Amino acid sequence: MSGTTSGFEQARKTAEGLAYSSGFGNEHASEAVPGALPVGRNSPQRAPLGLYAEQLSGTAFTEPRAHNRRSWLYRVRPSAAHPRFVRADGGSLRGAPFTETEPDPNRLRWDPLPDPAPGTDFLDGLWTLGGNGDAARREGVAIHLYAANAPMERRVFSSADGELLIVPERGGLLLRTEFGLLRAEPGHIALIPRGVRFRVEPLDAVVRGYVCENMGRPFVLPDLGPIGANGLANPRDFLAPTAAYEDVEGQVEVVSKFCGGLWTATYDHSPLDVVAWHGNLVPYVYDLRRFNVIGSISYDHPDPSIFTVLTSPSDTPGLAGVDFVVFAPRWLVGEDTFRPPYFHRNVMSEYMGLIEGAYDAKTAGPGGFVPGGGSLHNMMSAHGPDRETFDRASAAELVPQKVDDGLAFMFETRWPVTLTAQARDAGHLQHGYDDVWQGLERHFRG
Ligand SMILES: O=C(O)Cc1cc(O)ccc1O
Ligand SMILES: [Fe+2]
Repeated sequence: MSGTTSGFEQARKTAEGLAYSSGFGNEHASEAVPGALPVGRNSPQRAPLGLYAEQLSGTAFTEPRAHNRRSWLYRVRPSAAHPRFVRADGGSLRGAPFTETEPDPNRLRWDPLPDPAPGTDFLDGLWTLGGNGDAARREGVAIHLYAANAPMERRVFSSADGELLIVPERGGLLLRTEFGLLRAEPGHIALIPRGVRFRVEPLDAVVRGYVCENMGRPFVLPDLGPIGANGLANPRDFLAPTAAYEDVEGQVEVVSKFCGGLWTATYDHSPLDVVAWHGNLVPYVYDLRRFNVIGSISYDHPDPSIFTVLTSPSDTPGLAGVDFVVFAPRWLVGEDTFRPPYFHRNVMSEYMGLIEGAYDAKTAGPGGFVPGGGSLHNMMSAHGPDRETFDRASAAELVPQKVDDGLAFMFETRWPVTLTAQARDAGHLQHGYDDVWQGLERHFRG
């Protein structure tokens, strides 16, 4: 698409061979038309090629340089040129604060979302499970799932409430953003910063996955401490788009999520009209299979913080608003060790999803923890290996073992997750989840 205009009719083949710019938190620069980026300044008296210069700030102007995120966009029309937004029905999408239900200490698990009705696009297909915090205070998370089978046609979406971490579980997505195109397949994650407009085209007949809407501070890579200068998610594996724009006149519906509600305005052009940009506030994709898994090579099962891909820090050092954690293929070699996740009660609240295969603490199969499903273990709720896993792992011969039959993840958040009414009453909520811990017999020989 570089160097040319493009319309909505752009063929899917544009998704192949996308050009990316690599790195995390660094400065990127990209122009779809040579000469579109001003040299030596951000806002010249007249921006090149008759473009409008516009800054997008993801952090306060004055935040420390190490945390500061902003980009400069050079666009056909300034974002300010738009009509009035009016309130729209959010469908199955909900926002914080979550007040529809009473916080529930029970351990809960869901099967995948039912198949979407024909003609469901990504935005219509968003279904909120629950969350915490308050969008107006810029803190907390909302946990959504999506199931879609149609492209977003002549409409774009953005969330002013938070950045959107998209975790595809089934089918690929082509994300057309203000910064250019990203492709995300199952096993990848995609991140759309707060306020960035985008639309989604499914690359398969049905697409499905999870979304963590992080209303707190933008996700960063965790510090590595004694691990050293490398490891976990390496910065160079994060890929930002290169500039690509739509020079499209005609009606486009622009939907914005603001303080939990959806608002819509009909523009007379596509706002995905950024011809060049530079900065460190960017959408990106990351292949979770690139994660460098670090673990114990002696004994004991380390806490899963060792699997943190991205963390959204809070004001308290070491306490995340939300962590995104991946359970990627790895070797287990611990001696005299119960190798699966241990029994525990956690002050943090854990929502888990499964991208493929099985998870080593849970029995796979129908009615279990299945791809596209999810579990919620809220603050202090007791959980851990199910009975079958406990029996198996307690008796296993402790030879080196490769755990490579699945890809699971966790959104681990500082506050309990309050469900939406639709998640509490869902037909795909499993009943009898507690039973997986029944029959854990006493073995005490005191
Ligand atoms: O509950 C879970 O399965 C997630 C988890 C995994 C692990 O390895 C240790 C603790 C933990 O909460
Ligand atoms: Fe846990």
